Amino acid sequence: MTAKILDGRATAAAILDRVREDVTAFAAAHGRVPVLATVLVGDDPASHTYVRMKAARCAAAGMRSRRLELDASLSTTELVARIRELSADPAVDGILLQHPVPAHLDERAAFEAIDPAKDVDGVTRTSFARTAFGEGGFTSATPGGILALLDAYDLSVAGKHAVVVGRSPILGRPVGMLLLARDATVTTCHSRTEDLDAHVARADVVIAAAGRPALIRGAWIKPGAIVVDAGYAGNTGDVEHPAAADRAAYLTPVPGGVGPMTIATLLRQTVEAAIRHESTR
Ligand SMILES: NC(=O)C1=CN([C@@H]2O[C@H](COP(=O)(O)OP(=O)(O)OC[C@H]3O[C@@H](n4cnc5c(N)ncnc54)[C@H](OP(=O)(O)O)[C@@H]3O)[C@@H](O)[C@H]2O)C=CC1
Ligand SMILES: Nc1nc(=O)c2c([nH]1)NC[C@@H]1CN(c3ccc(C(=O)N[C@@H](CCC(=O)O)C(=O)O)cc3)C=[N+]21
Repeated sequence: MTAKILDGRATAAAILDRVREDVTAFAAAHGRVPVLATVLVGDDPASHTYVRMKAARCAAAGMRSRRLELDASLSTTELVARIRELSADPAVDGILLQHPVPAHLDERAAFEAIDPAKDVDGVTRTSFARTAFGEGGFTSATPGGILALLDAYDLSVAGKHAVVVGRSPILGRPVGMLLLARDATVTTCHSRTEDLDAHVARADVVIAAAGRPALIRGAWIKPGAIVVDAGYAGNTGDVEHPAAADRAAYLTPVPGGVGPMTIATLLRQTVEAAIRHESTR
Protein backbone atom coordinates (compact mmCIF):
# COMPACT_ATOMS: atom_id res chain seq x y z
CA MET A 1 0.00 0.00 0.00
CA THR A 2 1.20 3.48 -0.60
CA ALA A 3 -0.51 6.11 1.51
CA LYS A 4 -2.70 8.83 0.13
CA ILE A 5 -1.08 12.12 1.11
CA LEU A 6 -3.34 14.51 3.02
CA ASP A 7 -2.57 17.88 1.45
CA GLY A 8 -2.58 20.43 4.25
CA ARG A 9 -1.34 23.21 2.02
CA ALA A 10 -4.24 22.95 -0.45
CA THR A 11 -6.82 22.39 2.31
CA ALA A 12 -5.52 25.41 4.22
CA ALA A 13 -5.61 27.53 1.06
CA ALA A 14 -9.30 26.65 0.59
CA ILE A 15 -10.06 27.60 4.22
CA LEU A 16 -8.14 30.87 3.79
CA ASP A 17 -10.23 31.70 0.69
CA ARG A 18 -13.32 31.55 2.88
CA VAL A 19 -11.59 33.57 5.60
CA ARG A 20 -10.77 36.25 3.03
CA GLU A 21 -14.45 36.43 2.00
CA ASP A 22 -15.47 36.73 5.65
CA VAL A 23 -12.90 39.51 6.14
CA THR A 24 -14.26 41.40 3.13
CA ALA A 25 -17.80 41.16 4.48
CA PHE A 26 -16.61 42.17 7.94
CA ALA A 27 -14.77 45.22 6.56
CA ALA A 28 -17.85 46.29 4.59
CA ALA A 29 -20.03 46.02 7.70
CA HIS A 30 -17.69 47.60 10.24
CA GLY A 31 -15.28 49.83 8.34
CA ARG A 32 -12.20 48.09 9.70
CA VAL A 33 -10.38 44.78 9.34
CA PRO A 34 -9.75 42.13 12.04
CA VAL A 35 -6.52 42.58 14.00
CA LEU A 36 -4.31 39.79 15.38
CA ALA A 37 -1.65 40.72 17.93
CA THR A 38 1.36 38.38 17.99
CA VAL A 39 3.68 38.28 20.99
CA LEU A 40 7.19 36.93 20.67
CA VAL A 41 9.57 36.76 23.63
CA GLY A 42 13.31 36.41 22.99
CA ASP A 43 15.19 35.82 19.76
CA ASP A 44 14.72 32.13 18.87
CA PRO A 45 15.12 32.17 15.06
CA ALA A 46 12.55 29.41 14.45
CA SER A 47 9.92 31.26 16.51
CA HIS A 48 10.66 34.44 14.54
CA THR A 49 10.07 32.53 11.31
CA TYR A 50 6.73 31.10 12.52
CA VAL A 51 5.49 34.50 13.68
CA ARG A 52 6.55 36.11 10.40
CA MET A 53 4.68 33.38 8.50
CA LYS A 54 1.54 33.97 10.56
CA ALA A 55 1.75 37.74 9.93
CA ALA A 56 2.19 37.15 6.20
CA ARG A 57 -0.87 34.86 6.07
CA CYS A 58 -2.84 37.48 7.99
CA ALA A 59 -1.99 40.11 5.41
CA ALA A 60 -2.84 37.73 2.56
CA ALA A 61 -6.28 37.17 4.12
CA GLY A 62 -6.85 40.93 4.34
CA MET A 63 -6.34 41.17 8.10
CA ARG A 64 -3.84 43.20 10.06
CA SER A 65 -1.33 41.90 12.53
CA ARG A 66 0.42 43.83 15.22
CA ARG A 67 3.75 42.39 16.33
CA LEU A 68 5.03 42.74 19.85
CA GLU A 69 8.64 41.63 20.27
CA LEU A 70 9.83 41.47 23.84
CA ASP A 71 13.26 41.06 25.34
CA ALA A 72 14.02 37.60 26.78
CA SER A 73 15.11 39.24 30.04
CA LEU A 74 11.66 40.55 30.98
CA SER A 75 9.88 39.12 34.05
CA THR A 76 6.67 37.10 34.17
CA THR A 77 4.96 40.10 35.82
CA GLU A 78 5.99 42.36 32.93
CA LEU A 79 4.94 39.82 30.29
CA VAL A 80 1.57 39.31 31.96
CA ALA A 81 1.09 43.10 32.09
CA ARG A 82 1.82 43.48 28.35
CA ILE A 83 -0.63 40.71 27.46
CA ARG A 84 -3.30 42.20 29.74
CA GLU A 85 -2.90 45.49 27.84
CA LEU A 86 -3.66 43.66 24.59
CA SER A 87 -6.60 41.89 26.24
CA ALA A 88 -8.02 45.30 27.25
CA ASP A 89 -7.25 47.03 23.93
CA PRO A 90 -10.47 47.50 21.91
CA ALA A 91 -8.42 47.66 18.68
CA VAL A 92 -7.20 44.04 19.10
CA ASP A 93 -9.43 41.08 18.16
CA GLY A 94 -7.08 38.13 18.69
CA ILE A 95 -3.87 37.41 20.60
CA LEU A 96 -1.19 34.82 19.85
CA LEU A 97 1.63 34.26 22.34
CA GLN A 98 4.27 32.20 20.59
CA HIS A 99 5.24 29.08 22.56
CA PRO A 100 7.73 28.29 24.04
CA VAL A 101 8.67 31.39 26.04
CA PRO A 102 12.13 31.42 27.71
CA ALA A 103 12.34 28.92 30.58
CA HIS A 104 12.54 31.48 33.41
CA LEU A 105 9.04 32.72 32.55
CA ASP A 106 5.76 31.21 33.70
CA GLU A 107 4.19 30.43 30.33
CA ARG A 108 0.88 29.30 31.83
CA ALA A 109 0.50 32.62 33.67
CA ALA A 110 1.20 34.47 30.42
CA PHE A 111 -1.38 32.39 28.48
CA GLU A 112 -3.97 33.04 31.20
CA ALA A 113 -3.52 36.82 30.71
CA ILE A 114 -5.19 36.39 27.30
CA ASP A 115 -8.90 37.32 27.42
CA PRO A 116 -10.70 34.07 26.40
CA ALA A 117 -12.72 36.15 23.90
CA LYS A 118 -9.40 36.93 22.13
CA ASP A 119 -7.85 33.46 22.58
CA VAL A 120 -7.80 32.66 18.85
CA ASP A 121 -4.88 30.24 19.32
CA GLY A 122 -6.88 28.32 21.95
CA VAL A 123 -4.23 28.20 24.66
CA THR A 124 -6.12 29.32 27.79
CA ARG A 125 -7.57 26.92 30.34
CA THR A 126 -10.99 28.35 29.49
CA SER A 127 -10.58 27.33 25.85
CA PHE A 128 -9.24 23.91 26.88
CA ALA A 129 -12.20 23.31 29.17
CA ARG A 130 -14.68 24.40 26.49
CA THR A 131 -13.01 21.98 24.07
CA ALA A 132 -13.07 19.18 26.65
CA PHE A 133 -16.76 19.75 27.46
CA GLY A 134 -17.75 20.24 23.81
CA GLU A 135 -18.96 23.77 24.49
CA GLY A 136 -17.58 25.40 21.34
CA GLY A 137 -15.26 28.33 21.77
CA PHE A 138 -11.79 28.48 20.30
CA THR A 139 -9.86 25.23 19.90
CA SER A 140 -6.12 25.05 20.18
CA ALA A 141 -4.96 25.90 16.65
CA THR A 142 -2.99 22.75 15.80
CA PRO A 143 -5.59 20.26 17.12
CA GLY A 144 -8.33 22.24 15.34
CA GLY A 145 -6.27 22.18 12.15
CA ILE A 146 -5.74 18.41 12.41
CA LEU A 147 -9.50 17.75 12.76
CA ALA A 148 -10.26 20.15 9.89
CA LEU A 149 -7.82 18.23 7.68
CA LEU A 150 -9.46 14.87 8.53
CA ASP A 151 -12.87 16.47 7.81
CA ALA A 152 -11.70 17.80 4.44
CA TYR A 153 -10.98 14.20 3.38
CA ASP A 154 -14.19 12.83 5.00
CA LEU A 155 -12.15 10.64 7.33
CA SER A 156 -14.21 9.56 10.31
CA VAL A 157 -12.55 8.52 13.57
CA ALA A 158 -15.73 7.26 15.25
CA GLY A 159 -15.19 3.87 16.89
CA LYS A 160 -11.52 3.83 15.87
CA HIS A 161 -8.56 3.49 18.18
CA ALA A 162 -6.60 6.76 18.11
CA VAL A 163 -3.13 6.89 19.65
CA VAL A 164 -1.78 10.35 20.42
CA VAL A 165 1.96 10.58 21.10
CA GLY A 166 2.46 13.71 23.23
CA ARG A 167 0.44 15.32 26.03
CA SER A 168 1.31 19.03 25.90
CA PRO A 169 -1.39 21.54 26.87
CA ILE A 170 -1.63 23.02 23.34
CA LEU A 171 -1.32 19.87 21.26
CA GLY A 172 -1.44 16.33 22.63
CA ARG A 173 -4.05 16.87 25.35
CA PRO A 174 -6.55 18.95 23.38
CA VAL A 175 -6.27 16.79 20.24
CA GLY A 176 -7.19 13.81 22.44
CA MET A 177 -10.27 15.71 23.65
CA LEU A 178 -11.36 16.52 20.08
CA LEU A 179 -10.93 12.89 18.99
CA LEU A 180 -12.92 11.72 22.02
CA ALA A 181 -15.70 14.15 21.09
CA ARG A 182 -15.74 12.44 17.67
CA ASP A 183 -16.21 9.04 19.37
CA ALA A 184 -12.68 7.73 18.90
CA THR A 185 -11.20 5.46 21.58
CA VAL A 186 -8.20 7.50 22.65
CA THR A 187 -4.85 6.42 24.10
CA THR A 188 -2.36 9.13 25.03
CA CYS A 189 1.35 8.24 25.09
CA HIS A 190 4.21 10.37 26.45
CA SER A 191 7.87 10.18 27.42
CA ARG A 192 7.18 7.74 30.28
CA THR A 193 5.08 5.36 28.16
CA GLU A 194 6.38 1.80 28.07
CA ASP A 195 6.15 -0.13 24.82
CA LEU A 196 5.33 2.87 22.61
CA ASP A 197 5.77 0.64 19.56
CA ALA A 198 3.06 -1.77 20.76
CA HIS A 199 0.59 1.09 21.35
CA VAL A 200 1.24 2.60 17.93
CA ALA A 201 0.90 -0.84 16.30
CA ARG A 202 -2.71 -1.06 17.60
CA ALA A 203 -3.68 2.40 16.31
CA ASP A 204 -6.17 2.98 13.52
CA VAL A 205 -5.30 6.69 13.82
CA VAL A 206 -1.88 7.95 14.93
CA ILE A 207 -1.33 11.57 15.95
CA ALA A 208 2.42 12.10 16.32
CA ALA A 209 3.07 15.18 18.47
CA ALA A 210 6.28 14.59 20.43
CA GLY A 211 8.81 16.78 18.62
CA ARG A 212 11.24 13.83 18.21
CA PRO A 213 12.26 13.33 14.56
CA ALA A 214 11.42 9.85 13.20
CA LEU A 215 10.36 8.62 16.68
CA ILE A 216 7.46 6.72 15.06
CA ARG A 217 9.00 4.00 12.90
CA GLY A 218 7.30 3.01 9.67
CA ALA A 219 7.33 -0.65 10.71
CA TRP A 220 5.14 0.14 13.76
CA ILE A 221 2.25 1.45 11.68
CA LYS A 222 -0.83 -0.79 11.42
CA PRO A 223 -1.56 -1.38 7.73
CA GLY A 224 -4.36 0.94 6.62
CA ALA A 225 -3.95 3.45 9.47
CA ILE A 226 -4.47 7.21 9.26
CA VAL A 227 -1.18 8.86 10.29
CA VAL A 228 -1.04 12.55 11.18
CA ASP A 229 2.46 13.93 11.71
CA ALA A 230 2.29 17.10 13.79
CA GLY A 231 5.99 17.05 14.70
CA TYR A 232 8.03 20.02 13.53
CA ALA A 233 11.38 19.81 15.33
CA GLY A 234 13.97 21.30 13.01
CA ASN A 235 11.30 21.31 10.29
CA THR A 236 11.21 17.49 10.54
CA GLY A 237 8.22 15.36 11.47
CA ASP A 238 7.93 12.69 14.17
CA VAL A 239 7.15 9.92 11.66
CA GLU A 240 9.69 7.94 9.64
CA HIS A 241 8.23 8.99 6.33
CA PRO A 242 8.86 6.80 3.30
CA ALA A 243 8.57 3.69 5.49
CA ALA A 244 5.27 4.84 7.06
CA ALA A 245 3.81 5.60 3.62
CA ASP A 246 4.25 1.92 2.71
CA ARG A 247 1.81 0.86 5.45
CA ALA A 248 -0.54 3.79 6.17
CA ALA A 249 -3.67 4.44 4.13
CA TYR A 250 -3.42 8.21 4.74
CA LEU A 251 -0.43 10.29 5.79
CA THR A 252 0.27 13.97 6.34
CA PRO A 253 3.56 15.27 4.91
CA VAL A 254 6.01 17.60 6.66
CA PRO A 255 6.05 20.32 5.43
CA GLY A 256 2.69 20.78 3.73
CA GLY A 257 0.55 18.94 6.28
CA VAL A 258 -0.38 20.09 9.78
CA GLY A 259 1.62 23.37 9.72
CA PRO A 260 -0.50 25.25 7.16
CA MET A 261 -3.68 23.90 8.82
CA THR A 262 -2.55 25.39 12.15
CA ILE A 263 -2.24 28.83 10.59
CA ALA A 264 -5.56 28.50 8.74
CA THR A 265 -7.30 27.62 12.03
CA LEU A 266 -5.68 30.59 13.78
CA LEU A 267 -6.88 33.02 11.09
CA ARG A 268 -10.37 31.51 10.87
CA GLN A 269 -10.71 31.92 14.63
CA THR A 270 -9.39 35.49 14.41
CA VAL A 271 -12.14 36.57 12.02
CA GLU A 272 -14.69 34.76 14.22
CA ALA A 273 -13.37 36.66 17.26
CA ALA A 274 -13.67 39.96 15.39
CA ILE A 275 -17.28 39.21 14.40
CA ARG A 276 -18.20 38.35 18.01
CA HIS A 277 -16.25 41.36 19.25
CA GLU A 278 -18.32 43.72 17.08
CA SER A 279 -21.57 42.05 18.11
CA THR A 280 -20.83 42.63 21.82
CA ARG A 281 -19.72 46.27 21.60
N1 LIG B 1 2.96 22.23 12.81
C1 LIG B 1 2.49 22.98 13.79
O1 LIG B 1 1.68 23.84 13.57
C2 LIG B 1 2.93 22.76 15.17
C3 LIG B 1 3.89 21.84 15.42
N2 LIG B 1 4.31 21.61 16.68
C4 LIG B 1 5.33 20.60 16.84
O2 LIG B 1 4.81 19.48 17.54
C5 LIG B 1 5.80 18.92 18.38
C6 LIG B 1 5.27 18.88 19.81
O3 LIG B 1 5.04 20.21 20.25
P1 LIG B 1 4.58 20.55 21.72
O4 LIG B 1 3.42 19.70 22.08
O5 LIG B 1 4.50 22.00 21.83
O6 LIG B 1 5.90 20.00 22.50
P2 LIG B 1 6.21 19.71 24.02
O7 LIG B 1 7.68 19.60 24.09
O8 LIG B 1 5.48 20.66 24.89
O9 LIG B 1 5.57 18.24 24.26
C7 LIG B 1 6.12 17.11 23.72
C8 LIG B 1 5.34 15.90 24.21
O10 LIG B 1 5.91 14.73 23.63
C9 LIG B 1 6.24 13.80 24.63
N3 LIG B 1 7.47 13.08 24.27
C10 LIG B 1 8.72 13.57 24.17
N4 LIG B 1 9.57 12.61 23.84
C11 LIG B 1 8.86 11.46 23.74
C12 LIG B 1 9.19 10.12 23.44
N5 LIG B 1 10.46 9.74 23.18
N6 LIG B 1 8.21 9.20 23.42
C13 LIG B 1 6.93 9.56 23.68
N7 LIG B 1 6.55 10.84 23.97
C14 LIG B 1 7.51 11.77 23.99
C15 LIG B 1 6.44 14.59 25.90
O11 LIG B 1 6.20 13.77 27.01
P3 LIG B 1 6.22 14.31 28.55
O12 LIG B 1 4.91 15.03 28.73
O13 LIG B 1 6.32 13.07 29.35
O14 LIG B 1 7.41 15.20 28.65
C16 LIG B 1 5.42 15.71 25.73
O15 LIG B 1 4.14 15.32 26.21
C17 LIG B 1 7.04 19.79 18.16
O16 LIG B 1 7.84 19.21 17.13
C18 LIG B 1 6.48 21.10 17.67
O17 LIG B 1 7.39 21.83 16.87
C19 LIG B 1 3.76 22.27 17.74
C20 LIG B 1 2.79 23.20 17.55
C21 LIG B 1 2.33 23.54 16.24
N1 LIG C 1 1.20 29.54 20.75
C1 LIG C 1 1.69 28.84 19.71
N2 LIG C 1 0.86 28.41 18.75
C2 LIG C 1 1.34 27.72 17.67
O1 LIG C 1 0.57 27.31 16.78
C3 LIG C 1 2.75 27.46 17.60
C4 LIG C 1 3.56 27.94 18.64
N3 LIG C 1 3.01 28.62 19.66
N4 LIG C 1 4.89 27.71 18.61
C5 LIG C 1 5.55 27.03 17.52
C6 LIG C 1 4.64 26.12 16.77
C7 LIG C 1 5.11 25.82 15.36
N5 LIG C 1 4.02 26.22 14.50
C8 LIG C 1 4.00 26.12 13.13
C9 LIG C 1 2.98 26.65 12.37
C10 LIG C 1 2.97 26.55 11.00
C11 LIG C 1 4.00 25.93 10.33
C12 LIG C 1 3.94 25.85 8.85
O2 LIG C 1 3.00 26.30 8.22
N6 LIG C 1 4.95 25.27 8.19
C13 LIG C 1 4.93 25.04 6.76
C14 LIG C 1 6.28 25.25 6.10
C15 LIG C 1 6.70 26.68 6.10
C16 LIG C 1 6.32 27.44 4.87
O3 LIG C 1 5.12 27.59 4.59
O4 LIG C 1 7.25 27.89 4.20
C17 LIG C 1 4.52 23.62 6.49
O5 LIG C 1 4.53 22.80 7.41
O6 LIG C 1 4.19 23.33 5.34
C18 LIG C 1 5.02 25.38 11.07
C19 LIG C 1 5.03 25.46 12.45
C20 LIG C 1 3.03 26.78 15.26
N7 LIG C 1 3.33 26.78 16.56
